[in-house]
Amino acid sequence: MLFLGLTGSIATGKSTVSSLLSRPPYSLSVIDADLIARQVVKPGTAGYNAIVRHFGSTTPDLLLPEDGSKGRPLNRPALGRRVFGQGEEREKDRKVLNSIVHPAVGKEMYKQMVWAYLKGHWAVVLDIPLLFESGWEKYCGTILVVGVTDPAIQMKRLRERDPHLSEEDARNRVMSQGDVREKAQRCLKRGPGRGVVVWNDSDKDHLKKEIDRVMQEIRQGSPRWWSTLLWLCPPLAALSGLLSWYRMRKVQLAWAEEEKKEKAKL
Ligand SMILES: CC(C)(COP(=O)(O)OP(=O)(O)OC[C@H]1O[C@@H](n2cnc3c(N)ncnc32)[C@H](O)[C@@H]1O)[C@@H](O)C(=O)NCCC(=O)NCCS
Ligand SMILES: Nc1ncnc2c1ncn2[C@@H]1O[C@H](COP(=O)(O)OP(=O)(O)OP(=O)(O)O)[C@@H](O)[C@H]1O
Repeated sequence: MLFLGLTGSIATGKSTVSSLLSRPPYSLSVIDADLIARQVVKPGTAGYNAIVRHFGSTTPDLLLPEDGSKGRPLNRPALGRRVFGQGEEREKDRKVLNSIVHPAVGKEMYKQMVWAYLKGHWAVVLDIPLLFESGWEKYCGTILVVGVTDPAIQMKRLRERDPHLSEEDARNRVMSQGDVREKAQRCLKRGPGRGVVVWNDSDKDHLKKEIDRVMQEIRQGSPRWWSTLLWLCPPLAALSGLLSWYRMRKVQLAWAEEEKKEKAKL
């Protein structure tokens, strides 16, 4: 089974692409890290308790009024204002929040990946906004980056979709993520069929055509008969997974090395 990583930057179109992939002719299952990240911080969970413990005393509007669930839900825009943006304090807070949420998300994702394999899918989409930042890239046989080259289009779409965000909130969110052009470069370093990039500056029809194009390329590199064989023979699946992991880890390490050299030059 192919783990198809889907990433990009905020409001570049990941959810739009994952919805295209989940419908015919692809009908792929999608494991959505954002959705899981919401589930693992619901009132009553260990994640929720840790967030309230750390951020509660310094964020007066952290909790919303009671809504009949196990406790007062998190006020996500308020928490977002604490962690998105630049500056030492925000970066520190973001790290703390990530260290609470990411391990819980990872655990749930592993479970869902095993389940998808058992169900015999030829591929499963791992929709992970912070795919490169979290190091999950090595688990993906192929990565699809969806990007927007013009930051003004990105901001416009973000503000139209989330009208509750002020211009500053929106800008802070965009700046909290790595440059999508760098993610695209990093993706292409994986080689043909293992890293594909779709630019989504134009309309949704164009996006659909681009998805059809890259899916053809991905299907050629990972045909259905191969997934069936892996499903029928779990030791072969484990071996193939390990090999892919090893190859992609090498690409990841080479990128980190290059980045270190670039920084040293400055
Ligand atoms: C700060 C929170 C509460 C804000 O919630 P809100 O509902 O307003 O935004 P939402 O979760 O829909 O995120 C919107 C987008 O922001 C980006 N984003 C989310 N978390 C982060 C982060 N830690 N760093 C950079 N970008 C992020 C993603 O592109 C995401 O799709 C929330 O984003 C959060 O809990 N983030 C930490 C967990 C995380 O990293 N999630 C991303 C997938 S694992
Ligand atoms: N090609 C397009 N033309 C016009 N609008 C688009 C296009 N692609 C996406 N959108 C719109 O832009 C907004 C952001 O897209 P989407 O929610 O898919 O991004 P995302 O990358 O999943 O965002 P996030 O990182 O916040 O989860 C949505 O309202 C979506 O309908």
